[in-house]
Amino acid sequence: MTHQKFLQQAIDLAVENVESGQGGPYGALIVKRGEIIARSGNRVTRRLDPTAHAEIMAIRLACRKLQDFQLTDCILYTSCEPCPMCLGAIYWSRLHKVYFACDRHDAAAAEFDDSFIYDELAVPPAERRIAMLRLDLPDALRPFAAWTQKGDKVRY
Ligand SMILES: Nc1ccnc(=O)[nH]1
Repeated sequence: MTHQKFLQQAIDLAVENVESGQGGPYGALIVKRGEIIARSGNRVTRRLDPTAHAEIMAIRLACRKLQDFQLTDCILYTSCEPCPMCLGAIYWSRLHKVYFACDRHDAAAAEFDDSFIYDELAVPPAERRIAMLRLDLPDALRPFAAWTQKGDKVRY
């Protein structure tokens, strides 16, 4: 199947998601070597989970299916450009490529404004809309010291 056809399915999923009342107007699928291995619509309101974006749900389902914490060789098709949270998840999951249909500006026009979060990345943490305040505790580096010393760790 072509990239266009997979992406069309993500759009159809997003429309169905709205019509069935499952959540926001977003749909995503993950394809490995031409085979769809996961698909989901947005589930934020249904699951009472602000992280349940379509892309995150599809990544979770794909990882469970592959029994892996990485999605190397997988392609994500999403009805809309991923938000910064999903962008992070895309990098952490090592997806190979992403195709999207509409973009952050289209989302903003529909009152889903996540484009400002991109701008927040460049703002110093303490000056962000949600202040992120560093407290200088003596134990701050202990977790990394424990990790560095651990011999049998599973790296990711
Ligand atoms: N790109 C997205 C933005 C918001 N919600 C989603 O599920 N997906």
